Amino acid sequence: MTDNKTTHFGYKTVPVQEKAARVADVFHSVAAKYDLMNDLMSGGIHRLWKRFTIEMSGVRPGQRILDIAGGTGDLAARFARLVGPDGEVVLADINDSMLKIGRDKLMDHGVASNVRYAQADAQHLPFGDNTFDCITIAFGLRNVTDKDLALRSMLRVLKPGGRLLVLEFSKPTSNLLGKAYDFYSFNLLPRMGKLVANDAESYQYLAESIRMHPDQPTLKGMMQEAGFTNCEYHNMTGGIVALHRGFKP
Ligand SMILES: C[S@@+](CC[C@H](N)C(=O)[O-])C[C@H]1O[C@@H](n2cnc3c(N)ncnc32)[C@H](O)[C@@H]1O
Repeated sequence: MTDNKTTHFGYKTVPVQEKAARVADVFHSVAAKYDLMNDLMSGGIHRLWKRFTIEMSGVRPGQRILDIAGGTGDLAARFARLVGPDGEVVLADINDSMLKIGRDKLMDHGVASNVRYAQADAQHLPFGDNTFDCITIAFGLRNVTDKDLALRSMLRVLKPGGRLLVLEFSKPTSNLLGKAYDFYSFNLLPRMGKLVANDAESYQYLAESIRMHPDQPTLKGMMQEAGFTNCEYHNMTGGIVALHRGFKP
């Protein structure tokens, strides 16, 4: 946040109370084409980023998992299989359009009995203290208005010893890759969005919001500040994406 009254929405400065509605418009607009666009934009690599997230989660049968900003349910579906019938996965998202696509997809894939759905804001999680063994937020934190508040809320609902995994776009580690990635993001991505989803603006927001998101060391510092311990991050695809992990003491 830039000060008490304004924040950023991509490169725009907007009143704090407006950001959530603008983010909601983006995800209502892209929901139906979200999975297709993910595969097209990343050439399918987002599946590998998510697979690594699952590996780093250490999730075991019987555990309770919260996937916040879970959208169309890619991580929740994998967690549901890992925790088995004695475990539970909560797929939570602030946006009912995304949540509905996620619920339909999981049901189509035969994943149902151990998954619950919640329309929830990452900043004010409607769960009791010390509820979950693991929380994931994939490509979601970038969109949250007050990230520090969200991190504290996640810490509260994690069990002691539980872990948070934040999968998010981050800062490329090489200048050359950064330049190529900028060209792709600001020239090709909005055109792809226009062509496939008839929505260039949402994909322009995507590119801008990535640039406004805290880089790897800054996010690690925010997690430590919120109260997480043993915080670390792993760059993937040259830092285009990073997975941060921290534990509740
Ligand atoms: C880019 S999608 C990511 C979906 C999914 N996690 C994935 O990796 O494919 C971002 C999601 O964050 C959700 N979101 C944005 N702000 C949120 C908030 N404050 N609390 C919870 N979810 C939020 C959006 O509705 C959207 O579904």
